[in-house]
Amino acid sequence: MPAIHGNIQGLKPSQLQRLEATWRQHVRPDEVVSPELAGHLCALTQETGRQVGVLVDRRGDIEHVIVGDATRLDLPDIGRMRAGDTRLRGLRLVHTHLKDEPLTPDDITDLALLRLDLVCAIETRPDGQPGKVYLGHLDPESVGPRERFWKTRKASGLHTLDVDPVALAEELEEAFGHAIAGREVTPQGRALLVGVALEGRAAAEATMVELRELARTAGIEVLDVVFQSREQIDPRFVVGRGKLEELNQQAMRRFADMIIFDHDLTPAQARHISDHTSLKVLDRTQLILDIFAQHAHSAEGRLQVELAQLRYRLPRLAQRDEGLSRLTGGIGGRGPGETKLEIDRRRVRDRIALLEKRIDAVGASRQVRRKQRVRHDVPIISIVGYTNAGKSTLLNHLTDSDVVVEDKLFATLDPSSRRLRFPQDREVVITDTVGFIRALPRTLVNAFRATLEELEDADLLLHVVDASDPAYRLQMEAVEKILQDLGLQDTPRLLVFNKSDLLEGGVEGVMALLEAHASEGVPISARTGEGLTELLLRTEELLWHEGKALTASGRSFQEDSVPY
Ligand SMILES: Nc1nc2c(ncn2[C@@H]2O[C@H](COP(=O)(O)OP(=O)(O)OP(=O)(O)O)[C@@H](O)[C@H]2O)c(=O)[nH]1
Ligand SMILES: [Mg+2]
Repeated sequence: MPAIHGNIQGLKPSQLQRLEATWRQHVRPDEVVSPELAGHLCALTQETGRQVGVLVDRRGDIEHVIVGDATRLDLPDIGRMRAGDTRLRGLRLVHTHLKDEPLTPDDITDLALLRLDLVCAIETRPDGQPGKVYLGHLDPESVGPRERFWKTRKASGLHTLDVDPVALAEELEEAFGHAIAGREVTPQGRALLVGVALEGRAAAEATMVELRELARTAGIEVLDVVFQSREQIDPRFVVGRGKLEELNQQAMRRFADMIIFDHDLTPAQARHISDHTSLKVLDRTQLILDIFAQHAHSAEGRLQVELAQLRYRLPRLAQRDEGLSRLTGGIGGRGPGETKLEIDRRRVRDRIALLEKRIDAVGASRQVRRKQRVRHDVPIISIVGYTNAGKSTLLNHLTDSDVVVEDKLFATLDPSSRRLRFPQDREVVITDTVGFIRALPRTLVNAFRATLEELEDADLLLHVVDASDPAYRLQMEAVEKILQDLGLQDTPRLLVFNKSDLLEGGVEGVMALLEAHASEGVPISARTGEGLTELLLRTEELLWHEGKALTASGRSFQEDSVPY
């Protein structure tokens, strides 16, 4: 016989015995609760002053017996439902209330979170007999995010309650199946995005557009975007406790399997939030790391991403099992008393050390290649810019190559270098690199340091901006900031306003705008090729200014030097 769940402290032995007897009750499949069971639960409630409930399966067998306090029941952990599953739990909650009251917010939370077939609350009358009955079930027809997602029914007593719980549950499941069938299948899951508006809603919404793009790139379907305006981040849950509960319910109702925070979570926050929800909890950095992991193809790229992921995970690992000390002492020569957590942590650290060594080795051969290039005295142009700005498209167009171009963030992770020949037989090496993003995770910057170091050799940075993006100014600032962090503020650069074809007046329109604002920059369309001639002219001017190149590295190449 399974144990009674919940608050049994202080109960008399006779009361415990009668609670145990609950296991022997059975309910007909076509009734929500039998009169005997209702009478039994109400009598216990009358005597103990506590809510008493049972979880009943579709055959009518009792699976759990639960005791709460005067106002609520804490249900046992019955595990998570599989993501995207349109079924209900196959269990209904039948429990008592101490007085005549409708379903409480806690009842609704249980209904939604555990995806119960049904929640039933029975009034305990002052004489200890069952009184009014309140039912609630999920509503497959509710669609709007802020719409009520459950339906309730009320009966004056058990005898007037005319509900076949199994038939109802099957009907609901069919309706949920239809509701979800029309949707696109997303392999990586469905998410709710959560943002905290600290500096007003407009700013939060702008960054949320980007989070949405990141999610889309990662193959995640975004079900809804939720904001909370706050003065500051909640130290435990980022958003307020009530908001979290609301999110939780919404996630359940809409078959979401994760929430993604636009705010980076501390290890402790991540833990608190996942303790309070039944969902996978991600933050922006993790999402970016996942995308990098999906897009890393070269050996070096993979090493770098794994390193970044492990560095991100290490402090979280340390948080997770605090207080839990499972002894595994003595195995494989490890000292006795070492906890599983310590072993995990050490494994991760060992792996990190190994990855660092390997990356160093790859970095060394990269250095050799770099030196060779430098020795040849060919100017190097690096294309930098926000992710998805069109850097690879530009490289392809200029050099007739076929670097992968995609309408995804971080399509390029591995740098590619190509030769580019100017008129008068001048030649340069032009490189395309990983895109930047606002608040680029530090673990990634560090892991990609080797790749980014190549930028130090650049004699000219082409900073490509997606001029068609409403957030282009913020993106430019983010790129400038990262360039500064990399110590590249003194490298000559040229602003390139790309995707001009998407703007009114095309390249000429943008040119006029730039002139009107006395702003520097060359408008182009890397897609159509418009403006590229002008771009090459400006590039040439900058590199071979007065017959000599201006180089950040102090190198110089003569106008007539013969490359390679
Ligand atoms: N309309 C238009 N689309 C462009 C232009 N240049 C690039 N794109 C599109 O923008 C998207 C991103 O282009 P990419 O060249 O992959 O951008 P990227 O900067 O290399 O991006 P990451 O490598 O992901 O950081 C693709 O869908 C391109 O087709 C342009 O001039 N006009
Ligand atoms: Mg690219």
